[in-house]
Order: sequence, then C-alpha cells, then structure tokens
Amino acid sequence: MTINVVIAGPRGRMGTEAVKMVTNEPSFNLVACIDRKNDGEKMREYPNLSQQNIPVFESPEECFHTKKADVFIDLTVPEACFDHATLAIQNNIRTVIGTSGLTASQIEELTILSNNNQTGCIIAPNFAIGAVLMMQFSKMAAKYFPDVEIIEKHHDQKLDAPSGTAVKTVELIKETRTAKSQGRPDEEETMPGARGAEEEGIHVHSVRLPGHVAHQEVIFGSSGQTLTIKHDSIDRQSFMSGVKFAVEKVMDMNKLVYGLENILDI
Ligand SMILES: NC(=O)C1=CN([C@@H]2O[C@H](COP(=O)(O)OP(=O)(O)OC[C@H]3O[C@@H](n4cnc5c(N)ncnc54)[C@H](OP(=O)(O)O)[C@@H]3O)[C@@H](O)[C@H]2O)C=CC1
Ligand SMILES: O=C(O)C1=N[C@H](C(=O)O)C[C@H](O)C1
Repeated sequence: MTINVVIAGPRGRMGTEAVKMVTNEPSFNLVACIDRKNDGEKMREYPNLSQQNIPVFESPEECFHTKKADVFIDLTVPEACFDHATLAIQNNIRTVIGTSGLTASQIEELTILSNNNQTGCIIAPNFAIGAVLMMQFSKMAAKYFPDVEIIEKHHDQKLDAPSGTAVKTVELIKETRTAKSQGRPDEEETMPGARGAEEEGIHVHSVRLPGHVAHQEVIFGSSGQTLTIKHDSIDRQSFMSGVKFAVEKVMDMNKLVYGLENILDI
C-alpha cells in the first residue's frame, strides 16, 4: 500500500530532511507541500520538489481539498501547525505533528477533535528513539531521585523554550516523582533567571548556541551520588526513522497520541 503524504514546512531544517525521507521511501508518495512562501521566484528554493513536479500550496484548505492525502506531517511553527492540523483532521487526514511549542490547551483541543472525528493524530515532542528512551529512563529514575534538573541545548535559531522534549520530560517525571521544592527555600537569584524555569520544583535550563543540534541532560542528585541521563542528536537524520514510524503507525490509529513512547514497544 502506498501512503500519500503532505508536508508543511518543506524549506525548513526538519522539512528538508522529511522531504528527502518521504521521497526516498518506496511505500510513501509525496503528493504536495504547504508553505507560506510559494511564488514563482521562491519555487527555485525547492530543487527537489520542482524536479519531481510536487506542488507547493500556500493555502492548506486548497491543498487538502485538491490533493488526496492519507497523512499530513507538520514541521513549521506552533500557530501555523495548530491551524494546519485542525484543518487536516477536519478533512479526515491523519496527522503527524513534529512542531514543538503547542500549548496544553491546543493539544487538548486537537485531542478532542481527533478522537471525535476518529482520525488518528500523533504529536511527537521528539522523533529520535534515543530521546524517547532518555525521557522514559528519566521517568523511571525520578521515582527514586526526586531532586532533578534538566539542561536542554539547541541551535540558536530555535523559537521555543523550553524545548518540546523538555516539557514532555517534565510531564513524564511528574508521573513518578513525589512533588517537592528543591534547593534552599530562601535561595536568591542575584541575576534574574539564574535558576531557570520551574515546574513543581523541577528546574529547566535552556541553552541556545550555534553548533548545537538537539541535546538534553536530565541530572538527578541524591545523598552522595548523581545520575545523569543524556541524549544528543548530532544530525537531523536522527529524527527520520521516527517520522517514518509515525507516518506508518498513524494509518492504523483513530485517536490522538501525545508522545512516541505510547506507541513504541518499550
Ligand atoms: N519532534 C521532533 O523530533 C523535532 C521537532 N522539531 C520542531 O519542528 C519545527 C520546525 O523546526 P525546524 O525545521 O528546525 O524549523 P525551521 O525554522 O527550519 O522550519 C520551519 C519552516 O516552517 C515555515 N513556516 C513558518 N510559518 C509558516 C506558516 N504559517 N505556514 C507554512 N510554513 C510556515 C518556515 O518558513 P519561513 O522560513 O518563511 O519562516 C520554515 O520553512 C519546530 O517546532 C521544531 O521545534 C525539530 C526537530 C525535531
Ligand atoms: O527545534 C529543534 O531542533 C528540536 N525541537 C524539538 C523540541 O523542541 O524538543 C525536538 C528536538 O529537540 C529538536
């Protein structure tokens, strides 16, 4: 069976890799892309797409009404992603969301829409299997090490902070960790933000520097010992097997799943 795919964000860092993966995968067929810049001039930015005659739509409505798509992949920005995903699901097109930065209420809205429409949707905060395992290991460790801080490091063009991976890691840790405040109750920031963001006593620090791709350390501290769980994506190739897995998996789904850990055999 061939899976007809539409990708939003084909010029982006992730979109470029996803276009390559989908066009190289024999069981996938890239039927169209969605991009906010699609005039004749800008088409030169799509050498791969132009050669293969793959249309680029500015309007997601037009795309979903014109092209028969089985799966829609979004790799853009949260505001556009929410609108794209809503439209796709309303048009019964199964959806894979890699874009980070959706709010909890947007995720809740998409969950209701997907479940009511019985149209599968996967929101993957991180497609790299190593990152999914890092989050699961952190959830396991937090039961025994409730004192924990997260340092996530990304390239300096990233829009959202903390990363979607860090947000999801905090959520998973909260499932097993007994809530507590960490450090001294009277500690003081002499430079605002020095202790990072904080959720139920868990501190999250976001580093943005050129030279990074996507990295996270979850550091647990206890009496006389520390435990560090660390994952590094050193190339965006690391995400592509997860994107492929999600596209295949969502074909058999009729509800929304948030996090690949819920559909992987781990
Ligand atoms: N889940 C995962 O494993 C991963 C998720 N990500 C996430 O994927 C998303 C994309 O990341 P990345 O590729 O690095 O970002 P880029 O900025 O490189 O790409 C985003 C693309 O989306 C386009 N875009 C912006 N607004 C719209 C719109 N309204 N309609 C259509 N297209 C639009 C941008 O166009 P323009 O250039 O004109 O702004 C750009 O081409 C981010 O949210 C990132 O956090 C990234 C890596 C892995
Ligand atoms: O923007 C990125 O690059 C990444 N975004 C995702 C996130 O916010 O966690 C996944 C990965 O960390 C790369």
